[in-house]
Amino acid sequence: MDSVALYCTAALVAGGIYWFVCVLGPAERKGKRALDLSGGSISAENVKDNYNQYWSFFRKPKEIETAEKVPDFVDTFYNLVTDIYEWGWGQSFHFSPSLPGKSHKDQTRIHEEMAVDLLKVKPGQKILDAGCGVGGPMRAIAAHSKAHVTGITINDYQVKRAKLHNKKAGLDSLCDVVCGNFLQMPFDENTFDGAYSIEATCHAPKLEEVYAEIFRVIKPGSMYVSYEWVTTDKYRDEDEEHVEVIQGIERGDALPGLRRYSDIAETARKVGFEIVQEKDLAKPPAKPWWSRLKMGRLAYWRNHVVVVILSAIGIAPKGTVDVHEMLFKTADYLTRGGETGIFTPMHMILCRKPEKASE
Ligand SMILES: C=C(CC[C@@H](C)[C@H]1CC[C@H]2C3=CC[C@H]4[C@H](C)[C@@H](O)CC[C@]4(C)[C@H]3CC[C@]12C)C(C)C
Ligand SMILES: C[S@@+](CC[C@H](N)C(=O)[O-])C[C@H]1O[C@@H](n2cnc3c(N)ncnc32)[C@H](O)[C@@H]1O
Repeated sequence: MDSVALYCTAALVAGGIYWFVCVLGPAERKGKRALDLSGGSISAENVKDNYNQYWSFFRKPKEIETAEKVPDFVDTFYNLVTDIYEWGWGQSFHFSPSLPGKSHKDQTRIHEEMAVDLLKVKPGQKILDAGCGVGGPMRAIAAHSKAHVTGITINDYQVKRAKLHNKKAGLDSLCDVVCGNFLQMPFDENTFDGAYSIEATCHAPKLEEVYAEIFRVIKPGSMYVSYEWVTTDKYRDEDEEHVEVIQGIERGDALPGLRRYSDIAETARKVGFEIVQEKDLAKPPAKPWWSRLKMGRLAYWRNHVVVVILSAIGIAPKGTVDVHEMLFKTADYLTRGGETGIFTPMHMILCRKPEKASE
């Protein structure tokens, strides 16, 4: 090969790698770039160890003995996955029913706006987002309702990301983010005019504790809406496939045991709420929420190759490949959960804190 051919081949290979990583890399247009993948607040050299610790804690979620340790491991989980989620999914870390003819972005926004519409809050009122992630829902909700949203997340890396996004979106005057545990919130009682949680309270070892905290911090007469991850009436404990799918979802999503759909209203009542409405938003005529996961399969393979290359050349932390592989498998379990109908990530419950405390 003469030097011109060699030069052209090298240029082509370099261009190909650049295109693969930098052009194809960002799966979501406004998400993170593959080149920026990190372990959140965990330093690069500790990512692999933290992944191993997470994996040994959550491998058998039903056998988790010390509930007190769950929030710490959930925090580790979000250090490991936050950048990958943003890169491959966007700034809203939840599912939405498919809406024919609408983009993923619009489907996501509509699902978020529905939550705040149910709360019936007025512009300027204060609402709480319990488990806010990097704030995708918070920004859509603040822009739509003009209410002031305070988000809380256990993960300080997400707080940094959310604040950055709020500023970039020009919504930092309507959106606040604090780092804390939603099982013991740093807010006075009767602070908020409403509250919502989107696919977040499933991380609480005891649902009663987080519902009681939300009940405490919202004003009498105000509403709380939650989109819950639950097993449906189709789930059977004695069916091996059902058990395998649900365990797969739990261990790949840092869940200390999924709850049954019937536990949700019971728990809300127990802490003092009145139930206004309860509905599985995934039920027909809603179109499958898991179709976005299925459609993405080709992109996941490409992402896998990108992550392997970036880890090998030392740009992404070692351990990123393991985390990505775990998510890859989780996507499959979630799809199976949706297709069999044994699992839903959008069991909606709308509750009211009574005007007067019951005797
Ligand atoms: C509510 C929770 C998170 C729900 C979803 C936002 C995430 C659940 C599974 C995630 C993903 C799976 C596959 C990844 C893929 C392999 C990668 O290349 C790009 C990112 C994924 C698509 C990733 C994105 C976020 C999820 C869909 C839980 C944790 C309670
Ligand atoms: C799947 S994400 C959903 C984020 C956001 N609601 C959204 O839809 O984009 C779950 C969120 O719950 C938060 N979370 C989990 N356990 C928590 C806890 N004990 N205290 C506070 N936040 C918690 C996580 O940090 C994460 O931000």
